[in-house]
Amino acid sequence: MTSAPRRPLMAGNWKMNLNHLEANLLVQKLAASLTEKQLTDVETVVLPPFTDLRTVQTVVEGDKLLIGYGAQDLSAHASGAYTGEIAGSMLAKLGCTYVVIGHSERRAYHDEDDALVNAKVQAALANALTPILCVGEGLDVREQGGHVAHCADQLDGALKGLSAEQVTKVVVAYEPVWAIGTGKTATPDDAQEVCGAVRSRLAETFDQATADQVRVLYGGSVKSSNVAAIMAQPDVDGALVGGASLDAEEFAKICRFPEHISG
Ligand SMILES: O=C[C@H](O)COP(=O)(O)O
Repeated sequence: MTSAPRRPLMAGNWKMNLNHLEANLLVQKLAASLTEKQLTDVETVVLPPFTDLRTVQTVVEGDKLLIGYGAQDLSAHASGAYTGEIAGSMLAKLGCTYVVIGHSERRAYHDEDDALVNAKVQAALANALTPILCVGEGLDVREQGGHVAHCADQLDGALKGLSAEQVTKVVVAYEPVWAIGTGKTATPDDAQEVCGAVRSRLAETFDQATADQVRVLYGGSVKSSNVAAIMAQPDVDGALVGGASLDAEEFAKICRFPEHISG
């Protein structure tokens, strides 16, 4: 039995940019730049800071926009005395459907390790949020040729204890740290090598049908000028876009990537 084709996903990670007023404008501009068909063909998602989420919910629900949204992190805990943390249930209540987990910036600046990433993946799934699980190697690992093994290890750690059925609900984003915000994009072959290896690892650990359902994104200096070549790779199902997602027209162009492919 062949599985259904994976729907492309373009997710804009705004990081710590844009206040709620700017968020409102960007989401409206983005929606106006894409047709209903484009938004149906390519799932389009924004990932604003926590403080923007209520505003994004209001505009998306009020105008019935075909744009999804989510958060950039969540707590591993369900509730309680965890000052500064945000629970998955709070995100779900705001209509979030996605949450980024294990971004390299959280791993590097907040010491998030695989065990914490795993706990956060479980917390997301417990609240019906789709984790966008980030894996990726630094330059030193890449230069030593250890990138595939490194990403496979991060994947194993993050998915520990999950059932195959739970794994089908996860999106994996391969983000080589050396390509994030540097303008230095991985080549389409580099992206395919690791995205393909992620899928193979999922097939080994779970089964091929599960691996075939999981969407694997590439992230790292994706722009409208390079998205088509990256999306042409068989195991790349979308992109996690940072800087370029802060400009509505540029992000819309990225979401319109099938047009660039068909010329
Ligand atoms: O989450 C997004 C990535 O970190 C990529 O960021 P970038 O597109 O600014 O390189």
